[in-house]
Parts: sequence; C-alpha cells; structure tokens
Amino acid sequence: MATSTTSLNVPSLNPKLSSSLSISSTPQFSVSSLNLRTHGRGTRRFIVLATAGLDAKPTVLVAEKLGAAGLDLLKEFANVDCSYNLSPEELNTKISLCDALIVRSGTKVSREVFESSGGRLKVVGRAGVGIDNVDLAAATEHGCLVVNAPTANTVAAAEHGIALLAAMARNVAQADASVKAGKWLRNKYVGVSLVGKTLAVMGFGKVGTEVARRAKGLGMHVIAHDPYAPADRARAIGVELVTFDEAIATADFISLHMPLTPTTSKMLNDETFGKMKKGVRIVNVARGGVIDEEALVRALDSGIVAQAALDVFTKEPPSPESKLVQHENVIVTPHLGASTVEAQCLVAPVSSLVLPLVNHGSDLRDIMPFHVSLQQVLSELKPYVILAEKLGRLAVQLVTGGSGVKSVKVTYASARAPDDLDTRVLRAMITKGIIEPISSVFVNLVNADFTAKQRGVRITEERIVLDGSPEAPLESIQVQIANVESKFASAISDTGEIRLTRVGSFEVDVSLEGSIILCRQVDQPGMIGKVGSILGQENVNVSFMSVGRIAPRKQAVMAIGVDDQPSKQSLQRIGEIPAIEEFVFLKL
Ligand SMILES: NC(=O)C1=CN([C@@H]2O[C@H](COP(=O)(O)OP(=O)(O)OC[C@H]3O[C@@H](n4cnc5c(N)ncnc54)[C@H](O)[C@@H]3O)[C@@H](O)[C@H]2O)C=CC1
Ligand SMILES: O=C(O)C(=O)COP(=O)(O)O
Repeated sequence: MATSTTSLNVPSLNPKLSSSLSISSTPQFSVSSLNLRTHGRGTRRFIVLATAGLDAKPTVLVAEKLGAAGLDLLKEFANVDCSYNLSPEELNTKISLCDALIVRSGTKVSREVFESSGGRLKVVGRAGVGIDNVDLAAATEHGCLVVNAPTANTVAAAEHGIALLAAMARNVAQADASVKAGKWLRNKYVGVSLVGKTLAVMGFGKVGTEVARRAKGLGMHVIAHDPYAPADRARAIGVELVTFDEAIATADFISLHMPLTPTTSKMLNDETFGKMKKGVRIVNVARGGVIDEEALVRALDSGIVAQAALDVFTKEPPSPESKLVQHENVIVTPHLGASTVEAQCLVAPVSSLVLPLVNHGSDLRDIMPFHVSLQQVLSELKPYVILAEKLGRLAVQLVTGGSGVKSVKVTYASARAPDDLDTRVLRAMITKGIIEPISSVFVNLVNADFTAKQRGVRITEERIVLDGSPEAPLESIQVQIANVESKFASAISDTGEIRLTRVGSFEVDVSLEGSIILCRQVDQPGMIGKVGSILGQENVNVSFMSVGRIAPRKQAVMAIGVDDQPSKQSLQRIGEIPAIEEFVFLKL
C-alpha cells in the first residue's frame, strides 16, 4: 500500500481578518482560508455518510424525587418525565427516549442503562454526592457525562452523623420505642458521655471535616485517618491525622466518611474489628459497603463493638429480617443523611447542569463541555470546535479505508501561551470527525480519548507558538493523518469563510458547507453540464460549482457543492463519466 500524509490546514480563523461569512449564527466569525493537502493517488470510488438528527428540546428523566426548584428549572427548558421507583427493566426501556437522567442514591445506573440508551443519554445528574450507584466506566465509554452536587449536602450529612452519634450514646431510639411501648426503663438505658472521648473520623473530606469540627465542639478528642488529606488542614482545626491501625485501635467512637471504592469496600471486617478497642461505637453515614455487615454482627455479638448507628446499608433498603437492623445495640435510619429541606434545595440545581443540552446548538450539545470552561468554548472556541470536527471528517474521507487511521498529528499555531488555550475540546472534535464517519460510535468530549485509544488511533498534539497579538485563540489548526493511502490527491486554501480555495495546484473557490463532490478530469466542454444533469435528475440542488485548471484542455479539478445528498447511484454515475479520473464525495 502506498503511504501518504493527509494534511488539512486552516491558516487563520481570525474574526478580524474577514467579514465575509459566519460559521455559526452567534457570534459572527469568519475564516480567512482553509488549506488542505494530500499526497499520493488513490482509487476512484466514493463514500456516502449519514448524520443523525437531534431533537430541539431534550427529554430529562427524573428518576427520584427532586426539590421543586430543580424541577421548575428543568421544566422551563426540557420535556421532564418524573418517574419514580422504576424497576431496572423499566429504566432500561425508558432511557432510550431520554437525553438526560437525574437520580439520587436509590437508582442504579448500570452499564445496561447506558447500553439501552442507544447513545442518546448525554448526561447523568446526581442530585447529591456519592456516585457509586453510577457505572462510571460505562458512562465514559458511552460518552455520557456524570455530574453531581459535591458540596450541597455536606452539612446535612455531618449533622446527621452527629445526631446518630449522640442518639446512639444515649440510647435515644431504643428508649423512645420502649416508652411508646408503655415501659419506663431508666436503668436499662444508661448511656455513655461524649466529652473527653476519642473520635476517629475515617475519611477527612468534606463531611468528615464538618463532623470533626462539631465533635470538637462537644468536647471530644478527634483524630482522623485519610491517606490523601493534607496534614495542615487537619492541624488547622486541631485534628491529628493518624494511620488506619492507630485510628481504630485508639478510638472510643469511629465515624465513617470515605467514599465506597474497591479499596474502601468492607474496610471494617473481622480482621479490623479485631484490632479495635473493646466497646467501640461506630457511626456510618458514608456507604453501607465500607463495612462487612456480617462481620459487624459478629463484632456486636462478641462485644467488640458496643453499639452501631447506621444510615446506609450494602443493600438498600435492607431486609426487615436483617440481623444487623434488628440488633438491639444498633440504631438505623433509612439513608437520611442528605434529607433536610435545606440540603434538598441545594442539590436540586444539579438539574441546571443539564441545561447546556438545551441552550446551545446541536454542535455544542454534542460535546457537553462541562469540565472545560463553557464560557471559553462559547465565546471564542466555538467556530474552531465546529471546524475541528470538519477537519477530522475531511481528513478521514480522503483516506482509503478510514479504519486504517492509526496516527493523527494535530498542530495548533497560536500566539497564546500554551496554558492559555485549552485544546481538549478541539482534540475531541477532531477525534469525533475522524471516528464517527467510519464507525457507529458516538464521540464527544467525554469519550473521545477513550474511543480513540480503544480504536488504536494515536492523536498527538503540537503547538507552534507565534509572535504577535494573542487576541484570537488560534491562527491555524492542521490535521495530519500518517501512513495511510490517500483517495484524492488535492490541496486547498484562501479567503473569507471556511473555503476550499486550492486543490493541489488547482485553484477553486468552494464554501465548506453542506457536501462537496470533488472531481479531477481532463478539462473539456460539457463536464459541468454532465454532472449537473445527473444531479438535476434527482432534484439535488447545486449550491456552487468551481473549476480550477492548470491550462485549457489540461488537467482540471471541479468542486461541486450540493445542498442535498445525492443517491449512491447518482454518485456512481458521476464517478463513471469517462473523463473523470479521480472522484470523492465529502459530507461535511
Ligand atoms: N448518608 C448520606 O445521605 C450521605 C452520604 N454521603 C457520603 O459520605 C461520603 C463522604 O462524602 P464527602 O465528605 O462529601 O466526600 P469527600 O470526597 O469530600 O471525602 C471523602 C474523603 O475520603 C477519603 N478517602 C478515600 N479513600 C480513603 C481511605 N481508604 N481511607 C480513608 N479515607 C479515604 C478521601 O481522601 C476524602 O478526603 C461519601 O461516600 C458520600 O457518598 C455524603 C452525603 C450524604
Ligand atoms: O449524596 C450522597 O452521597 C447521599 O448519600 C445522599 O443520598 P440521597 O441523595 O439522599 O439519595
């Protein structure tokens, strides 16, 4: 196979350079020139590509009760389907009709959910902190963003932790039940004091820190274990960071505040209970899975653990017959940590994060740039974002057997300092442009790198730092695909909008909109008519036509813009016109 390099170059996309054409409706941008170069000759054939349409108003499935503020916000911009208590099967069925899903901790967003969505689901909003109920790997693979409200319920969770701590120490729940049952057991429910006791906070993050602060206010001696927490943050509130073993061996009370991960799963187990001080009391408002629940029952029965106060369980709701739930030294709440009026008001606006789905055009809707600066993308990168995808699309369509693309080099020429320009979104869009035309994979900012890697496409980026005013973010983007066989030997450049102005040594003038047919032929009368009449026969509107030639009756390149997509048969007929030596159909 002959190898070649396909290179597309946009020398300038500076709004100031030209006022001739806009790439998007707002703001008005123009491109001074587009330069496309390929080397090598390819076979004569064409490809037809389809693009999927997108609904104007997205549908958001709210699968768990959300605060009114969040719902109202959503209803203004989206079709909102509030369906609570769905079975996994019902969720899998509904999800194929939804662009976004909002959940709390009670909905398992499994791989099947993403698979069932058929690529439509673009964002999962978690109205709360823990995202252990969402299969993040599957979300990434399916190009779906997961957003949460990481601080909204911190205080609520911490307050619930303190409530459980105090209620457990003073047997509030058991004493309450016994009084209601007509008993008056003042000796049975003698509690223990908190003041002067050692509390080990396991997981010194947002909730853990707030619990520590409050426990100090109650006169407790607070230590903490967290392998990732900075010692100065702990020191600042008078908390000593210690090792795991030291924490559990010295604590009178242990309060759990780490996330559920493969590392923290069943962190408290037979072995670790064995290292604890006899009579320790445990509070868990983190996740049930961080405790081996059967081991906890054994530790309670043996007296190692005197009491436990649990808000969370491995399986929620737990079985009513659960030995743990029924244990007389255990008090339980039904995952109420975040359930305050105030916290629910604060988590509800997570729904606002799905609004970019609605507010921006389909171009940006596809990339969902939550974790790049939306402002930057909208205000200055937007035209480049669109262009980047088009460059990727063009490049791959000029390559014979697009799936053979393995090595892509992107060169950005800019007067901006490298850290003043976030190119992730551009790289993602180039990847999208390269991969989508040759596969059924939906690519966006979330899964672009993953998808490229999975398909063995290596994308390297290079910066050319230019002198001069860094006002415009970019002077040029160049996409080069290495070691591939080119289908069409050509090159492009010049003026105005995004225009194709040169094909090899042939000057043409073509707007890069809609679709383009590029033909190389021997210059002769009647060529335009022949192609035009084939297109006319099936009512395909020609938006422009441009012929570039070296000399009369010698080699020429004809670029024909079409508003509608010609049928395969028409394209085949064009390709078969005897004078046409090279032919390609490019869908932009
Ligand atoms: N019961 C409820 O309704 C609520 C439960 N939560 C849960 O509380 C937990 C903590 O939430 P935040 O404080 O907001 O999270 P965070 O991310 O601020 O803090 C978690 C801390 O755990 C630490 N950590 C990670 N691995 C650890 C390990 N192996 N040992 C010790 N520490 C480790 C991290 O370094 C981090 O500092 C989460 O699981 C969250 O889902 C949060 C809010 C409400
Ligand atoms: O935010 C969290 O991590 C919680 O556990 C709160 O869960 P919820 O939103 O009340 O189902």
